[in-house]
Amino acid sequence: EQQEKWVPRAVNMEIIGTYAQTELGHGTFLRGLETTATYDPNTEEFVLNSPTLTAYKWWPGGLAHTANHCVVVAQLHSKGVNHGVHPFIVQIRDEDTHMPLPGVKVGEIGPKLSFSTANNGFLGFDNFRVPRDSMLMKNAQVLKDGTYVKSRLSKLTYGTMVFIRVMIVTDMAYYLSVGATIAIRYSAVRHQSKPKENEPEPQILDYVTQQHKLFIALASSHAFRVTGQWLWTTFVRVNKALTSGNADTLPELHAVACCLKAVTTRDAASMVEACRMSCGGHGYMTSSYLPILYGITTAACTYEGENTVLLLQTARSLVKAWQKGSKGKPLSPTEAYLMDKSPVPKWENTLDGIIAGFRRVSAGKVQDCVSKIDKLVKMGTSYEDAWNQTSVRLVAASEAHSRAVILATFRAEVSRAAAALSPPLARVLHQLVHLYTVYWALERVGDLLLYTSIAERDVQELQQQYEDLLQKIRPNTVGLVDAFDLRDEILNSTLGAYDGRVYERLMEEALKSPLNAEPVNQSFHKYLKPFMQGKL
Ligand SMILES: CCCCCCCCCC/C=C\CCCC(=O)SCCNC(=O)CCNC(=O)[C@H](O)C(C)(C)COP(=O)(O)OP(=O)(O)OC[C@H]1O[C@@H](n2cnc3c(N)ncnc32)[C@H](O)[C@@H]1OP(=O)(O)O
Ligand SMILES: Cc1cc2nc3c(=O)[nH]c(=O)nc-3n(C[C@H](O)[C@H](O)[C@H](O)COP(=O)(O)OP(=O)(O)OC[C@H]3O[C@@H](n4cnc5c(N)ncnc54)[C@H](O)[C@@H]3O)c2cc1C
Repeated sequence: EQQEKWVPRAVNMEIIGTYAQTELGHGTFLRGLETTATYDPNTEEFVLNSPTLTAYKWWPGGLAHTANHCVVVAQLHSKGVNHGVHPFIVQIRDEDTHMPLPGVKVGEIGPKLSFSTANNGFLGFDNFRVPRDSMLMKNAQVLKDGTYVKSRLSKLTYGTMVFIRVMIVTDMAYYLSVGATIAIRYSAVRHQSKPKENEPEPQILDYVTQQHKLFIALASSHAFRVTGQWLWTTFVRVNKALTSGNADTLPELHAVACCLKAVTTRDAASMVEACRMSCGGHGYMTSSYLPILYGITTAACTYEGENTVLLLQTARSLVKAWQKGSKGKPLSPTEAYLMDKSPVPKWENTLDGIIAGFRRVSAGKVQDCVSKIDKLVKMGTSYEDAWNQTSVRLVAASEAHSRAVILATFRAEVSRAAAALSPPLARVLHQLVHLYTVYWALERVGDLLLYTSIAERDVQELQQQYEDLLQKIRPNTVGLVDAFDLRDEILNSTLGAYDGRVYERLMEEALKSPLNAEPVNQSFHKYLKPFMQGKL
């Protein structure tokens, strides 16, 4: 019924909405949100209030001057009892005049690192009344007399966030494809230095260090696209089960969505930054689009769940799985490897060997965390303090788990798809899987030395494998980014345009600056000249 009322109006854009959950005082700790929605059975309304400055909603995208409705997450009070945070759909602006409604204070939060078009806003309520059916009642309900009907699973309120986290993984694949396209095309056009006096300046794409900076971004885009597809399929399956009242698989989805969102956003932000830096000064130009792209990707490390907090959520699940598995209980498919108690096998420098190695690292780290927590608790430390003192290791265990999931999914999905591909295309995709896997083995070689039987000669061989792969991938690099098929209008980059006219585009963009409208800018007459004449 509520969906019939709101969804059609949202689909045809009569309703422009946003998700107003975060407040000035709380973004992570949702149970600490201060906005209140108090039920008045006499009028069958909720009264929304922002009791403190820190209760003001702060950050919601589009809230400042665009949205006329929003989903407000507030502490639900009825019959004198606080039932915790619940979502409400609330009209905040007049649909004709767009004026804020009486009792609503709304506005712009000010300049940010990037995301300048997101119109993030603040929102406060002063005894603002909304009808009872403003409470989104799919999970919990408040009856006309104020009786609260509990949801069968309180965490279903958090479901929106799981959905967005799932989507963000695929978003990161896209952003990395943009960064890799810009930086690799520019690296094919840019010639610099003279390593061989009797030869012309080479393309910077031929410097192996440039390949090391860029090819991982290209491979990661494919790895995250494939993992994002797998995660979406998992989300659809879990959501279908939830619809029929079965929430058994939700905890696993929450855990894997948390760590994949955290790891893919962190990798995307750092690799887009590497793409920017690999383009030298021109990568620092706004017209290259790389600084804007960095601003967008780094924001994802914070929004929809701050990365550390999400990695700790996954760690919570891994520790619980370890404790469950140690009692012989079955584990979820993504965590089942934690109970592999077989002896550490002889190391193999193969994809399967490396994937197995990352699973050993994750299981080893989780076991170390459990042991440390148990030891601290036995010494009289509270569980909460023991958890906090172990939290650096817990985050590392989560990251290792996430990497094992990405490596295994990337390899399995490309192997499955390869049968339907032409041999040359299958070969190139396998090279990207190989590069991605060996790159991360070398990045985390310390962990592999701690938890597997990898030896020095294996590491030397992996380094050589990696450098050979850079050489093999080089001839196909421009073709691989062209295959993302990103139009110039989408790339929006002087460095990444398909025609490679970088220098002409840089100059064309520069000449558009208002500061170039006249040869002598007014600042000379207002400031420089008086200063030079000692008059300032
Ligand atoms: C249509 C296409 C869309 C594409 C979109 C792509 C993105 C586009 C760009 C968007 C740009 C900006 C959007 C950004 C929007 C936002 O940022 S919205 C705000 C996001 N905010 C958060 O994510 C808050 C993070 N905090 C939390 O989730 C919770 O506070 C936290 C889980 C950290 C702690 O909550 P507690 O209630 O204290 O929970 P715990 O005690 O830790 O755990 C209790 C149990 O509940 C389980 N749990 C927690 N969360 C979930 C969940 N989401 N789903 C399922 N289960 C959950 C947890 O595992 C515990 O279970 P256990 O007790 O261990 O069994
Ligand atoms: C571009 C952008 C768009 C956004 N859009 C929206 C939106 O549309 N709607 C919305 O509701 N919100 C939105 N947000 C807000 C976003 O969801 C929050 O900023 C995010 O959830 C983090 O919360 P916080 O800012 O309170 O950070 P905090 O939680 O205060 O984090 C600060 C530090 O504290 C640490 N920390 C916090 N809790 C713990 C813990 N338990 N253990 C260990 N460390 C901890 C964090 O790791 C971090 O290092 C947006 C934010 C950004 C940047």
